[in-house]
Amino acid sequence: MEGVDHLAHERNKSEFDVDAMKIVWAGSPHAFDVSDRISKLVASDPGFRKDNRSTLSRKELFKNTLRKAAYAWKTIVDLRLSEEEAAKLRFYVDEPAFTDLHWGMFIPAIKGQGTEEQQQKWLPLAYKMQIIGCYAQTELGHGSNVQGLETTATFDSQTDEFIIHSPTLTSSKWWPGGLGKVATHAIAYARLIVGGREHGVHGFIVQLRSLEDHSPLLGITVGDIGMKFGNGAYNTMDNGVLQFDHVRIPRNQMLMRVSQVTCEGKYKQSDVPRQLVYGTMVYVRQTIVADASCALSRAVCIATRYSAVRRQFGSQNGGPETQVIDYKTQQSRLFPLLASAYAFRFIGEWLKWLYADVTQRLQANDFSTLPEAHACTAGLKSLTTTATADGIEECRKLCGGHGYLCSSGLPELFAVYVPACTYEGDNTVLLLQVRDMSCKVSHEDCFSAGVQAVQQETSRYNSLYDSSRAFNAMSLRCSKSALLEAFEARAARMSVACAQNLSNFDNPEEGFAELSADLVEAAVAHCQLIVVSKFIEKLQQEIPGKGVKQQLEVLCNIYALFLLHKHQGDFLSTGCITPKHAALANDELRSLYSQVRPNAIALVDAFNYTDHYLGSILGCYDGNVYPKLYEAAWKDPLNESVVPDGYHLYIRPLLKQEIRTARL
Ligand SMILES: CCCCCCCC/C=C\CCCCCCCCCCCCCCCC(=O)SCCNC(=O)CCNC(=O)[C@H](O)C(C)(C)COP(=O)(O)OP(=O)(O)OC[C@H]1O[C@@H](n2cnc3c(N)ncnc32)[C@H](O)[C@@H]1OP(=O)(O)O
Ligand SMILES: Cc1cc2nc3c(=O)[nH]c(=O)nc-3n(C[C@H](O)[C@H](O)[C@H](O)COP(=O)(O)OP(=O)(O)OC[C@H]3O[C@@H](n4cnc5c(N)ncnc54)[C@H](O)[C@@H]3O)c2cc1C
Repeated sequence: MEGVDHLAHERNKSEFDVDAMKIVWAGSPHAFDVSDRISKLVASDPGFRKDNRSTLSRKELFKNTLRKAAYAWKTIVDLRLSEEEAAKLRFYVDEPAFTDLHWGMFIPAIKGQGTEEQQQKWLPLAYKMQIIGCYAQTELGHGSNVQGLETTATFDSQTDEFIIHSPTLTSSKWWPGGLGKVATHAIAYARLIVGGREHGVHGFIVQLRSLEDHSPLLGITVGDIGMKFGNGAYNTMDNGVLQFDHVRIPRNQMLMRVSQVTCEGKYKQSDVPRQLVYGTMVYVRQTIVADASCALSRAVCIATRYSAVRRQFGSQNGGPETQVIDYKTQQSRLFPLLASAYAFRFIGEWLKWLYADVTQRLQANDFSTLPEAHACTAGLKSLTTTATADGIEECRKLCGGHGYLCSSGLPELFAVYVPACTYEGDNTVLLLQVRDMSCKVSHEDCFSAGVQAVQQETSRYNSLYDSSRAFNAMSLRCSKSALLEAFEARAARMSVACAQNLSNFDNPEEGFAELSADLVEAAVAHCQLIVVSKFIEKLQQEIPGKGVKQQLEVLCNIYALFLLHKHQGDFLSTGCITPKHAALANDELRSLYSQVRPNAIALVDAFNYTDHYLGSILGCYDGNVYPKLYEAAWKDPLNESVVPDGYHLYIRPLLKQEIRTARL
């Protein structure tokens, strides 16, 4: 029935102020207002239609993305949208495009690594989109190992130019988004060679295509790398391949904030740490953490609404069957994901703050917090994207067969999201960067400080262990500090074990390599501790709105106890909890699921997603799933004719036993 809210009875059950929760989710009343306004603007504009993506050919899809990007830009200019509004517009348009790399990496790279002069020259052009940039770092042969890149930038003091060259096949740039068909410029990373000496990898602004007719410039070979995973999905992006054949660029197109090359051919390193060359990656990793909650919440919203609509089994005396959301198994799979979506929201907020803080310090030439910011963003990017990708797939399964239909929105969401586990740093490689933090709980290098540090860590661990032994059912239920201590003790214990094992190796690098699987597990434990602790910190703030804080308390407990349950091997083997505690935690989880159940629909309504953004029949706001699924099926291009194309060539000859004479 059109216009009827099939989920109204669910919404009536909720025990908290949903509008107040919407503001908590958005971050502030202002952020909510912007988000709400722009989401409605996009949803109501046919120019941003996206329901046909999975049936378009790659060429049609890509051309449509170009149109949308131009249309989005026109909208931004015509409506004089602020930067915040434009970013929201991009978010709700919900289509990866070259513009992401232009705004998300090209511009930040110039801002972070360019000198004042370079910024003044290039940024105005980029802001007006008079040039379009991409971030060309990865090569066919090397992605994770940035120091292994092969492209060279050789200084020619005669002409005051760099010669950018791809010496091998494996040095071809491979993957950069926007490079394939659109970008006019790239920040290309190459090994700097001055006077025959190598100085490591640096960034260079290189023009790729003519600003008149878009043809590649002399010495540039460029194209798209081909179709990627899933229909629609990330295929709206032109990930590209690029080879340089002795391409000359002026000397002032090397990004020179970190180090400089003079016209006499002198290489100068400033006080700025060379890791700032990696600064754009830190920025983007931080945005990826913030985005994880969006992707996960979207999948959870779809699965929760559909689980309340879907009924299977349990009919008594002809009454309605059971809503699948009432099955404890469904709850135990779905509600931890709901809790994770909220947890990731708050960790994203915190990381944004951390990044803003580090940026401010960098501007004042204080580089002290850079290693911590790097380790945090790397670890949390890995943790949140892995959990989100797995969570989206779990939501698909939670929707049974219909979850496999493109019209559920989940296949495309998974396909578009899953590369987040790889891009901007493979998740395992990034977890290994947390080693500094996880191996030095009190921020001292266990390895270099040797046995003494291990002893300190052990004593810290022992005190955490003692407090975690004080656990009982009540403390698990009521005390966030008991939970936090359990997580601290587990992370500390795993780090100490790594540090102790590492100290048995004469060669640290050999030790790290041998123990890398343990280090990764310790890093995960450490990152989970950060997420739990920041969720708890959030709850210590004043949170207005009837029942809002109570709901968040429940979700926080679910997040922490679910992890404790899932990783109980770690908690038990490190002695942080006893088997009895583990059983109590499990009992408590069941009780928490019952508390979430009446509020589940309201908790996903608080995300305030439009049906356009969700792009899912199963997740539609009114829950009127079946008529919409039925209608959508008939709109599939395959149903345009009753008898399919190909009948006369391939089906009829089979049926008529004429296959041997058929012209196949
Ligand atoms: C159609 C619609 C259109 C709408 C349009 C609307 C208009 C739009 C308007 C507004 C829109 C706004 C939109 C914005 C959208 C933004 C979204 C952005 C999305 C982007 C999508 C992502 C695309 C993906 C891009 C990429 O993948 S780029 C490539 C990334 N590559 C990697 O991540 C490589 C991974 N490897 C590494 O990072 C490193 O090499 C390493 C593995 C970390 C280091 O390895 P290693 O330690 O071996 O080597 P060294 O290099 O020698 O390092 C030594 C020491 O340095 C430390 N280190 C390393 N990294 C860092 C760092 N980053 N910071 C600080 N320190 C670092 C390292 O730990 C070592 O330390 P030590 O103490 O051990 O010595
Ligand atoms: C959709 C998409 C968009 C992208 N966009 C861009 C872009 O705009 N610009 C750009 O420059 N790049 C881009 N990339 C490239 C991306 O950043 C790299 O693919 C990524 O950093 C991973 O590197 P890799 O491909 O070399 O993986 P590899 O390092 O080859 O990883 C392969 C396997 O080896 C393992 N491994 C590697 N090293 C280690 C180690 N030291 N210890 C343990 N295990 C290890 C990994 O865990 C993984 O399982 C994009 C990639 C994708 C998929």
